[in-house]
Amino acid sequence: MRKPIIAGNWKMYKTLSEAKDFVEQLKDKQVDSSKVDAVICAPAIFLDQLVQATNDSFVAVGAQTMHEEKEGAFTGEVSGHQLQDLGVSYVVIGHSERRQYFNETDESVQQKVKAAFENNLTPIICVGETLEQREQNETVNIVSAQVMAALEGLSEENVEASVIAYEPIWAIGTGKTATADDANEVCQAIRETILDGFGEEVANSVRIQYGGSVKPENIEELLSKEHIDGALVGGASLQVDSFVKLLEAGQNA
Ligand SMILES: O=C[C@H](O)COP(=O)(O)O
Repeated sequence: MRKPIIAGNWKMYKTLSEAKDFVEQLKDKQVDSSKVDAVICAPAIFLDQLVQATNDSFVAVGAQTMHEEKEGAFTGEVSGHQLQDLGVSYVVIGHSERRQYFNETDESVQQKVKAAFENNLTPIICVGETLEQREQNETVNIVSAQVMAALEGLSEENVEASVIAYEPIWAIGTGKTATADDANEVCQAIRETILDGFGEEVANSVRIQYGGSVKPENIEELLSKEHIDGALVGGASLQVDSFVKLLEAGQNA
């Protein structure tokens, strides 16, 4: 059985004091880390202090992106090597906002995923289709191609350790959620793509999240589906109470 993974993506929200306050409140909650993996993907400027603040707790810390090179003249960027040095465990790669606003491509996603593993970071690899692509029945083709591009050249062991986040772009921050059945169908297609490329054992082990307007009211149904192993959550991860409800749903799934 795959352990659910609930990751909050804070995007460009919170000040440092708000972030620390959130973590202090969260640490007091009863969450069983043997039943659910809890991750907070915070703005890069907080990562150092959040790693310290979450030390010895059930919460792991993730970054929201990284550069594929170890170091260099890349103004404003942060490398996997630097994230590892801070004690960060996860990194979101290829979020649709990065693809849309920062020109990330399947090729750069592939390089970043490879670099993440070279630095002992677990990538949360985001894939998803636009509304137009969905209306043209292109969802499975688009998403499968994104998955294969991101995983190309990885060892079976690394593919198995990857987390894939299926996030239909039209559902992000809009309040529109894919139905649990639709989301499950695409997650199943992702698993079948991985099965074709890397075999049954890998496909059965890799964890696939759904993301896009996930909240306490809809997470249980999403997690009840066979191929959905967790959630990548934006808005509903910003308040302690709702994030804890999401973690509890993961714990009980
Ligand atoms: O990374 C998270 C996703 O973009 C979903 O964001 P949302 O839960 O606010 O729709």
